[in-house]
Amino acid sequence: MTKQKISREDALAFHLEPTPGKWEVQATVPMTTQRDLSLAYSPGVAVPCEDIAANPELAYDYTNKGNLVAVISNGTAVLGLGNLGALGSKPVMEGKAVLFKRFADVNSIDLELDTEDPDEFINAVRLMGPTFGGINLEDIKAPECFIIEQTLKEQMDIPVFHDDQHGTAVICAAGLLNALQISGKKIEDVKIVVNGAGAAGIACIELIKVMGAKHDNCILCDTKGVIYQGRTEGMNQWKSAHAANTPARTLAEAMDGADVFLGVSAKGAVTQEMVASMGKNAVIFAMANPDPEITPEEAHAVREDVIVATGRSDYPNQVNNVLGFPYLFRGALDIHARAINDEMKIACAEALAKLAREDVPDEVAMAYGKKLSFGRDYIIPTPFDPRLIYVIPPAVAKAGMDTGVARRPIIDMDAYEASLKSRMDPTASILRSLNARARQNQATMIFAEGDDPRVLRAAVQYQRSGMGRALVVGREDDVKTKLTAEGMADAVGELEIVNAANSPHLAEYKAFLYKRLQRQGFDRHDVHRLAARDRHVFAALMLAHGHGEGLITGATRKSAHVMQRINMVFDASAEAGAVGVTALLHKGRIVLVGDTLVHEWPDEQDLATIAERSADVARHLGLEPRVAFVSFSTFGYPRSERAEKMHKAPSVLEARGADFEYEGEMTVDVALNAQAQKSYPFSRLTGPANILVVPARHSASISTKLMQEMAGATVIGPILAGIDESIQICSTVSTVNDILNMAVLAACKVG
Ligand SMILES: NC(=O)C1=CN([C@@H]2O[C@H](COP(=O)(O)OP(=O)(O)OC[C@H]3O[C@@H](n4cnc5c(N)ncnc54)[C@H](OP(=O)(O)O)[C@@H]3O)[C@@H](O)[C@H]2O)C=CC1
Ligand SMILES: CC(=O)C(=O)O
Ligand SMILES: [Mg+2]
Repeated sequence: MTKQKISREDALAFHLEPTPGKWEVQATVPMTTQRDLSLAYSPGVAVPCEDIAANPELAYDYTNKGNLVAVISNGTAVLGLGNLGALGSKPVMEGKAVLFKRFADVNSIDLELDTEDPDEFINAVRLMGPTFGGINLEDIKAPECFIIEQTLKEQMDIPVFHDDQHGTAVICAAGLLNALQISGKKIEDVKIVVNGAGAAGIACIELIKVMGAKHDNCILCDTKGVIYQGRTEGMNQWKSAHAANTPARTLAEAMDGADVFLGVSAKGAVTQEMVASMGKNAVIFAMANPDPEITPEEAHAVREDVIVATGRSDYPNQVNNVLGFPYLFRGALDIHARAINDEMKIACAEALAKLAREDVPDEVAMAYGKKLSFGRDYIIPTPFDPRLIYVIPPAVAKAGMDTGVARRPIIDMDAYEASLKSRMDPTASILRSLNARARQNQATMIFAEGDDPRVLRAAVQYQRSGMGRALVVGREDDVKTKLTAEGMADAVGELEIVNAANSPHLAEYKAFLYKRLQRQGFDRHDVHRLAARDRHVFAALMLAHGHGEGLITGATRKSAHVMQRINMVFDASAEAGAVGVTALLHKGRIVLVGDTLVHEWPDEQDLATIAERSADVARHLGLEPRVAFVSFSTFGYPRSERAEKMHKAPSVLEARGADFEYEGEMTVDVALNAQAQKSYPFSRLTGPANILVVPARHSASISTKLMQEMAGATVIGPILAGIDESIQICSTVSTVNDILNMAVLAACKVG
């Protein structure tokens, strides 16, 4: 896996933009009219209030309680960074809240409590109980975390779950089951060392003992070394319970001959000598965050046979509680659980372990840019595996129902699984898949407008995300000044800056251009000016000569101007078959609109071509194309000369033998709404369209910009399709992210 470089600036910019922090609150009901106000607030709100007071169970129906989890910390053990205080922990807690939403559609809010006193903490959380369907405790140090969790579990009637204890233990157990299977060892036989005797360490050792590990085979260590029977220094009752009868006193002594190392301690706690001393096919889970006890590179350098996992996403085998807490809570919330008990945790661990052993679907392989199969580098599912959401929560829910913690058992498990599938936003996986493909392709990307800070930042990100090389057309001093002004002085040396003055190919470029333009009124002097001074033309010439595999431009000049310049070097006109396709991503849907760039007023033949090119783009994005030719009329009503070409375009496609679904003409609501489509049973569309071919460029521009401005849709494109070269044209209002998205599309040769 290519390791992605994340700089301090990247991390801070990610948290600063587009708004400070990582999440915001959105209303789910209309709040527009007087009537809305009367229903949502006084007087209408009185009705559910009184009903809930009479029957508390109804809170799951009339409030957001049933899908709301609090992520609560006091910041005393923030990842492996130590006690950063309540406020210092907020980015992590906001992050966990976002992971809840992204991976399991659980609404979550972070709460940072400014106290190290367990009683104060317990009291604050207990009093908030009515608000939430569950409490996820996070990054609270041991031993206080044990008292806090245990007391809250006793006092509250909703799941209280300390993620660092049980989330970690569950994932660690799942990974360990599989790793031992690969190394051909049994849990009851192996010698295990757990380093870190805090929240995560104690929970991990307890769970693996429940799963069969022998007390006498396990050694627990902390900052003072081995926790042995009779040790008095730095002890507490939770450590004492696992004190070993062993002569070993240091971690190094404990690891000598061990089969398994589980690290939940701190960066760099393990040395290469320790790894070298371990048993054959040893298992090393270096789970400290953000930096592991030992890196996979360091471990493999001394022992090729070890199976290594870390808590990070940039190495194979990410043993991290992100694989657990979203799905444990999803399953628990869906049965209105009173608690998350051991059976639910074990069901989660077993389901995760089993999933990793199953054949990995192509969409996961596509998203990761490589085929994954059960083995040393794939012992646990990857966090972006789309199967997790519909495989793990049912296992958890079933265990909860079997053990009597469900207030509302699920009757139809198949329907539940289907409902879980529909919770996830398909657009996220499309974007992920494109990113992974771009990383795999390693395309050298030409960024034509190195005079624009947004372009420079996108180029740096392209390269730092491991997608390939970024070539920036610009002047060295200018790029340096602009990157420095953006706080990215460290990136100056990373980018390759190209311009006519330093290019050895200028003469070749000019000869090529002169040949193309000599009969269009351009003399050698004009051609020199274009090739040497116009960055759009120069960049296109680089691409034409294979001095880059994709081109990104259009962020500084209007697209018509840029297209005209590109057409000097390539045939990217309407006549040459070029088409612009814009992807609209909104509320879990993706709809392509064409032509948004090239054809001004297409006729029915052009419209059919636009449909074909759009279908190609859809397939590149992993969508099965379903085209609607849209207009203000549906299947001939109302009749109008202006709608005629939209009416005829399907017949053109029919004559061409198109191999995808298409239909028209129809209004946009009929195209996109399955219910409205029922009025036209003869229609060839089997469901809502995902490609809208519009009558003209003005309607394309109006509809896409309206979606962006009014609905807040994510707009990607126009994607230039139908030409051989990979060129993507941004817009003058493109953000850094938009430009990067276009580079990703160019790298994937979508178009
Ligand atoms: N991958 C994952 O999913 C997860 C990883 N973690 C990681 O585990 C680590 C511990 O977290 P957590 O249990 O919540 O924290 P706690 O503060 O509760 O416990 C930390 C424990 O680690 C021990 N420790 C610290 N440094 C060392 C060291 N150099 N050598 C040996 N032991 C050491 C401490 O020893 P002492 O008792 O002597 O102070 C203590 O027992 C963190 O790095 C965290 O990021 C945690 C949860 C999930
Ligand atoms: C992953 C996690 O929860 C931690 O490192 O604390
Ligand atoms: Mg944590």
